Amino acid sequence: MSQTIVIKIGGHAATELSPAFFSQLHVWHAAGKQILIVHGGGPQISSWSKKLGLTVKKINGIRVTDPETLKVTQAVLLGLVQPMLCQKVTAAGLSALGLNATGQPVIYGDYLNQKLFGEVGQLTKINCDYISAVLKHHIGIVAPLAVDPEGHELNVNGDVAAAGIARRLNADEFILLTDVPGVMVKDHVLSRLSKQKAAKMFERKLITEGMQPKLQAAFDALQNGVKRVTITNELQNAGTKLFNQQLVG
Ligand SMILES: Nc1ncnc2c1ncn2[C@@H]1O[C@H](COP(=O)(O)OP(=O)(O)O)[C@@H](O)[C@H]1O
Ligand SMILES: CC(=O)N[C@@H](CCC(=O)OP(=O)(O)O)C(=O)O
Repeated sequence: MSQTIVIKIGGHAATELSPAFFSQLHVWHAAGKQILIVHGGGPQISSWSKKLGLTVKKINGIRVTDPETLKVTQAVLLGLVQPMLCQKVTAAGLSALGLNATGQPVIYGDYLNQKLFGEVGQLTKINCDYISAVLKHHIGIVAPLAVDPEGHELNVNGDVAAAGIARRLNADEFILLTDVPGVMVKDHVLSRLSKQKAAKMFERKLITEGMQPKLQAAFDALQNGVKRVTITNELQNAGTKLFNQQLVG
């Protein structure tokens, strides 16, 4: 069976993809690997919300999403970020397909905590058959929007969506491309990080903002069968590799 690689591309990283990124996609594609990109767009959503006079508020890295902010989120993810990524992948000579602008739902979800976060979803199921069919012929490009049982779209944190998809696809590799070279302590990038060490860093407030849901989601994927999980800013950089700590004795 061919290997599956899931790449989460943050909104900032999406605007700064290097030639080396596309070369690596070609290498994987030539080796018969299936590639799924899940993109964010947080900085773009914040910027457009501000332009439209909406309040930008996040709690522990999760956007508080009122109905107006949800509309901005949908417009930005499906009208700006996803087409930009599809265009870049296509321009690099690979076949890209944006999955949730039209057609079949890709991510199913329900409310995370409507009172606290508003129109924010948590993932309940993904459309594995559809994604698998697409990945046989294309690089799939997915936005983190979930459809609830009533057919409403909900805003899902991009890292949470990507990790949920990676684990349900039994991905061999899950790479989170972001705007920092890995998990950092002061100016130092940690080359490896266990969940236990991350928990200590959370307690000491060394992990804040968007790195909180990112690490929680990334460890969730690792503990649920994804073989390799890396947080980095460039595919060719080592970044931070997550590992399950072995209990000794
Ligand atoms: N210990 C840490 N190491 C690295 N980044 C951290 C850390 N703690 C908080 N962060 C913040 O997390 C951000 C990355 O998360 P986020 O902004 O959500 O990225 P993305 O849009 O790529 O998902 C960094 O830009 C940084 O400001
Ligand atoms: C609920 C929630 O927080 N959704 C995120 C979805 C986009 C995202 O995650 O973008 P990045 O990967 O660039 O941070 C948001 O509205 O910002």
